[in-house]
Formats: sequence, C-alpha cells, structure tokens
Amino acid sequence: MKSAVRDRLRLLALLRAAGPVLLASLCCQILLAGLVPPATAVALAQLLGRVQEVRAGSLAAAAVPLLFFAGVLLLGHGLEAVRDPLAYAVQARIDGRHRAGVARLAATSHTIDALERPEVQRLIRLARADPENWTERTPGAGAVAQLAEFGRAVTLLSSSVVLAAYAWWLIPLLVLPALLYQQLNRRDSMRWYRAWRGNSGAALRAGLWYDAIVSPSEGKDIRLFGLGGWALDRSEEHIHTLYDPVFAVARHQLRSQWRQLAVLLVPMTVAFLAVSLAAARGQRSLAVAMAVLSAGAAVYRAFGGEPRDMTGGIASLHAADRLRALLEPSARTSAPEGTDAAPGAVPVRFEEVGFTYPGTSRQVLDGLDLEIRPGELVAIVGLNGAGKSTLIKLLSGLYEPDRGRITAGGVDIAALGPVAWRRRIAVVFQDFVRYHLSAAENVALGNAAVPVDRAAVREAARDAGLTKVVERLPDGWDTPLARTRTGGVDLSGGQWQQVVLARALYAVRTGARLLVLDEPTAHLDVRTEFEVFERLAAHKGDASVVLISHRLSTVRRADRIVLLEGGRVVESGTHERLVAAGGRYAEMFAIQADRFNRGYDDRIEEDELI
Ligand SMILES: Nc1ncnc2c1ncn2[C@@H]1O[C@H](COP(=O)(O)OP(=O)(O)OP(=O)(O)O)[C@@H](O)[C@H]1O
Repeated sequence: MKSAVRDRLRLLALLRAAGPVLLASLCCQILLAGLVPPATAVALAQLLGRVQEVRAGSLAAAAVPLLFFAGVLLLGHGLEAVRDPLAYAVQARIDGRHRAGVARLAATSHTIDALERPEVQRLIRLARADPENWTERTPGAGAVAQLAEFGRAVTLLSSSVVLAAYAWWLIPLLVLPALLYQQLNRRDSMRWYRAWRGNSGAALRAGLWYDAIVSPSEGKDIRLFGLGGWALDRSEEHIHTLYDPVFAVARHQLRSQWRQLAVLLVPMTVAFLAVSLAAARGQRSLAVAMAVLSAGAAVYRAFGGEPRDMTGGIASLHAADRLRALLEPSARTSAPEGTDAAPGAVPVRFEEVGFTYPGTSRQVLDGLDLEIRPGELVAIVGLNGAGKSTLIKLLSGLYEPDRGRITAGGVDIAALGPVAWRRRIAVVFQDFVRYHLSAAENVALGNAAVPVDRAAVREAARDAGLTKVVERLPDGWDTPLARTRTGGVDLSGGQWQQVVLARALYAVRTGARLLVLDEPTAHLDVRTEFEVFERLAAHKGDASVVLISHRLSTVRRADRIVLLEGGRVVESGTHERLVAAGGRYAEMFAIQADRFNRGYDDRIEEDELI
C-alpha cells in the first residue's frame, strides 16, 4: 500500500519536467474540466426552472440562465479541445527526459558484460518507454493519468455536493456502486494487460521473424534458402501464443459483464426513479430533479480512468530502477578518472590475468602474462576460441579480469579510469560497426572527443589504403555509407575493413598510443593487405600495435609473435625464432604455407593440428 502511494507520488514528481507554464496550463484544464459536469447540472436546473417560471411570459427573462448554460457548454468543449494537445506536450517532455536518462545509463556503463545479459536487454526494452504495442505505457502517460485522477476527484466531490443538497442517501446509493463498478472494470482491464504482458516475449519473437522477412540483410538468406513460408509460420505461432490467452480473458469477461451492469443499473435505477417520482408528485421541482439526475450521471463518469496508463508508467520506472542497479559502474570501473600523465606509449602488462565470461564456467584466460612494450608491434595468434578477442576486450576495459591485473606504465588500467584509458587506445574489432554516416564521419568517429580533423582523416585513409575507394564514391568523403540513405552506397566487406582501419589510424593520429587490431585484414586481398601493413609499420609512429590475425604470412613481419593456448601464452618470439624452435607456431606455419602453396585458404583449423 505504502509503495503504491510512493509510486503514485513518483509519477506526479515527473510532471516537473513539463516546465511551469505547461504544467500550470494542464492543471487548470484538468481542474476546470472536473467542474464542468456539476456546473452543467446546476446551469441546466437554473435554465429549466426559469423556463418553467416564464412559460407564459417573455423568454427574454430566461436569457441569463440560458447564457450561463451555453457558457458552461462552450467551456466544456473548449477544455475538451485543448486536453489532448496539452497532455501530449507534457507527456512528450517527461518521456523525452526519461528516455535520455535510460540511454545515458546504458552508454555510461563502462563494461559490456551487463549489456549482454538477456535480463538487462529485457529491462532496457521495458524502461526505454518506446511503446511497440497497446499494452506498453510510458512514464509520461502515467504522470498525466495520475494528474487526471485529481480532475475526476474534483468532479466526484462537486457532483456529490449537488446530490447531498438534494438528499444525503443519494451519496451511498450512487457513489458506492460507482466505486465498485470502477474496481470491477479496473480488475478486468488489468487482467487483459497481464495476459498480454505475460507473453510479451512472444510479441518480441514474432517481431523478430517479421523483421527478418522484410529486412534487406536477412532477406538474402530468407530468399536463397526459401525460408519465407517457414518464417511466416514461426511468426504466426508466436502471435497465437500471444493472443490466445488474451482472447480467453476477453471471452470470460464478456460472459461476466452482467455483474458490472447489475452493479451499475440497480442502484442507479432506484435513485433515478426516486428522484423522478418526487418530481412527478410535485414534491420537488422538475429543475432540481434534472440537476440531480445530471450530477448522478457525472458521478459514474468520475470513476472512469485508465489504470493501465499508471501501471505501465510505473512498470517503466521500476525497470529503469533495476537497470540502474545492474549497470551502476562497479568499484573498479568507477575509479576516479586518473590524470593522463604519460603522453607517449607506455609498457602495457597483463599480470596473471584470469577471466571467465559471466554465466559460463570455462576459464578463457588462465594466468596470462604478457608485456607489450612501447612502440612494439605484437602479433597474437592461436586457434579459434583460444581467447584472442577476449584478451582485447579485457585490454580495452570492456570486461574486468576475474584475477590479476592489466597495467599501463605500472598503473592498473582500472585505476586510470575507463575514459582516460580509452583515449589512449584505438581498437578495431572483428565485428566492427558500420555507421550509417558519411565516409568522413565513419573515419572521424575514431576520436569523437575532438573536432573533426579533415587532414588527419585523409592521412589515416591513405595509410589504410582507402583513398582510391573514397575517390570513386559519388559524393567523395560526404557520401553516406548506407544504401538505405539517400545518395548512399554500400561498400564491400574489404572496403569496410579499410574504413574501420582508417578509423583506428585516425585515433592514433589524434592521440591514441596503443592500436589494437582484431583480424583487420581478413577481408582484404593479398596485395591490399601487404600495402596496409607496410604503411601501418611506417606510420604508427611511437604507438604500440597489438595485431590478431590467422594469416601467419601477415604476422611474420611483427616485432614479436605470441601464441595463445589454454588461456595463456605458450610461445613468444620473432617469426624466425619460433620457426627455428619447431614448436606449435612452427607447426601451424608449416600447415598454412603448405595450404597456401596448394592454392587453398591459408587459415588452419584445430583438427588439422595433431
Ligand atoms: N560474450 C561471450 N560470452 C560467453 N562466452 C564467450 C563470449 N565471447 C566469447 N566467448 C567464448 O570465449 C572463448 C574465446 O573466445 P574468443 O572470441 O576470445 O576466441 P578467439 O581466439 O578470438 O577466436 P577466433 O579466432 O575464432 O576469433 C570461446 O570459447 C567463446 O565461445
């Protein structure tokens, strides 16, 4: 009960976001609209009374009550007309602020492990207040609905005064059944809501299949594998899972409607008959009877309202609370931002680092020790699943080690603070992001914190071998890299990789001192790859480079090659030294060289190693 009141007060507190003028306007609208029904009753009574009095004389005597009645009606219409625009404006401001808060929350979570959890994704979906179906409500809608409850309370109180002025017993006879009627309606309404919400996962899954059918990217598979009919069937199955319980609730409610009708009609008929009889017998005037009947009807209208607006709005606020608790930076990642003291490249060390992904039991890194010296180009190799990308995710602070630590210049990167640390590193992930922005913006996003430096963009593009690609674009650097945008084009996989490489090189040109590349050339042809590496080695300056690649022909030019296996470094040295040592690396290199000479792909898989 206490928490229900607290939730209602929270909804009301949100109204501050609307600003004083808008909020005051909405409050006035609600207050005045709440007074209109009883005022109509009174005006009607006065008009009738006067018309009866002057029946034989001039109608001009009824002008004042007629004007009053017309005024009340006009006011009612005017208030009705401004209600939706005002409520919409207030709601939009509250929801805008709420959504920005949720987005900020997700963006300021320094690690990504929480974002990968299904529970967090579900909460984001609920908290972001972006309704996708009629059951979803926003905090703004909840706040406006809560304020509207006051308007209904005003109607109820003022109508009750009119009723009580006639006879006190009309209050329990009309108000109590109206209250019961409201509770029954609300209970039914919430049953619908819960039946739908309980299966909202099915709505999500149906939506995923639907999106797959209409999206251009999945559309390729859907067509080539003839999945269209199959995907439609899946979508329909989920829709049935979603709707069947809702229809069952609806059928049950239709059958039990007589209860609501009885609650409403029996006392209302008794009360209205009593009032009408008194008027017919001349005990009370017809005018007074009209006022009472009108106020009685207003009482029932006062008990309307949409409970789902408030329930949905509160659910969204609660989801945001739970999200905040889950995404709140941990003690390590929320360490105060350290000063970015050392401007040049510093040694980076993994010290006894152990890591297991949340929710799994396999130790991906197990006591890993590795040093990346300033200015060094270190290549990390290993079989699929050896933990190479995981190492990079830890290095960039997207996950925290379970044990051990990673230091830069002797300082734990957690103590440096994620923002300061990430300014020093530039990372290209395997699953890089293709932003639907212009070519220049796609490169300059390598360092969004500084104003775009067009010269640095061009130089980074040259080093990544991107210049010729950009020259062929219809609008050069300003061409949007997305077919879905007007004038936009799509690039090939290799060309996109060059864009992303340029993005990382741009970061280095604008201050990053550690360049991390996870398979940056997997899509490049041999010649482009060779040129890119030549330029990378020549232009990396004093930055250190960590490079992951399955192509051993590429990594042989690295200063040092590190082989990862069983979650730790098992071999380390130059290509020549490792080949001479005749260990695992030498074995992998021999297989790859053999495959390459025979014209196959030069990657190797685990089962090819004995
Ligand atoms: N987000 C994740 N949650 C749980 N397990 C994960 C996650 N990402 C990777 N793994 C697991 O961690 C292990 C190491 O994965 P990782 O991507 O680091 O390997 P890799 O050496 O980069 O492989 P590849 O050469 O195929 O890219 C794998 O067993 C993988 O299934």
